[in-house]
Amino acid sequence: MLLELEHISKIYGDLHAVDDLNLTVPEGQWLSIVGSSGSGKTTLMNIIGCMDTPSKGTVTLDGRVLNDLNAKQLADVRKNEIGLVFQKFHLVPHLTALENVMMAQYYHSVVNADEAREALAQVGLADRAKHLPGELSGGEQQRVCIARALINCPRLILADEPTGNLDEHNEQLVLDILRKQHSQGTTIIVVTHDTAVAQCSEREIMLNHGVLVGERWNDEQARQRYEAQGGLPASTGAHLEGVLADDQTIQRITKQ
Ligand SMILES: Nc1ncnc2c1ncn2[C@@H]1O[C@H](COP(=O)(O)OP(=O)(O)OP(=O)(O)O)[C@@H](O)[C@H]1O
Repeated sequence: MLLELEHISKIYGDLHAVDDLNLTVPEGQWLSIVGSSGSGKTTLMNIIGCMDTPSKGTVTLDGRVLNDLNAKQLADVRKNEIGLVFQKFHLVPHLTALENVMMAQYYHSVVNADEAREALAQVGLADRAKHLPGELSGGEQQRVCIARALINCPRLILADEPTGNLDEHNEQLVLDILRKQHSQGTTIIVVTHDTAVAQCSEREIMLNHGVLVGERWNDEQARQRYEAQGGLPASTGAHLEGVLADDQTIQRITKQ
């Protein structure tokens, strides 16, 4: 498995933002994390993306236990293995689209304007390379953000509400880019409120108040591949009022 979460919790005082979650994700899977506002999606994404550490539990990425790594090593994992796409684009306002993409290369000490131009072309923005973020539409800024995430050929793309600010046309453009990456074998994990976006993924897990409350497969073949690899359903040791959160319950929720 590319990613293994074992009994992950993130606790703030009395609040369990993520509560005792077990989840495995094989290389090449497209997973969505869904749930209402405050259900713990971003917290979980930040833990997977080495931007936060769990209060309890173990995260293993490509065989490396992240809990054992220091801040520099975690930054290296983030830089080398992960492409991050945010709803709030986090582009540097005084740099052009091309320079923003090259920033990601800069952290790898290999800056190549042709590759950055190619990444922009991949997201349909070859003719916007010299524009500043303020001169681009929201959809275009999001695509620059995706080009920046793709430039170092990450094994894992983590996208937090990647279509959250976009109209339907731009949402489709972004989903097409994700589909293409997925078809090339990249693992994708998307946090989304949007059912249509979640349905594009092979598998969905649902959180409620930090607790796993369901899992659904949208692609039966992907499910069979996962199970043939020994993949288990996501599970939790935590309980949410009204939900008996054992594997059987999750299976039952999944079938509803
Ligand atoms: N640094 C923090 N300190 C205290 N509580 C936090 C912190 N970060 C998140 N939380 C709380 O943890 C819970 C989960 O937050 P999180 O941002 O993961 O939810 P979410 O599902 O991503 O929500 P949204 O869809 O609104 O972005 C929320 O109740 C939030 O207030």
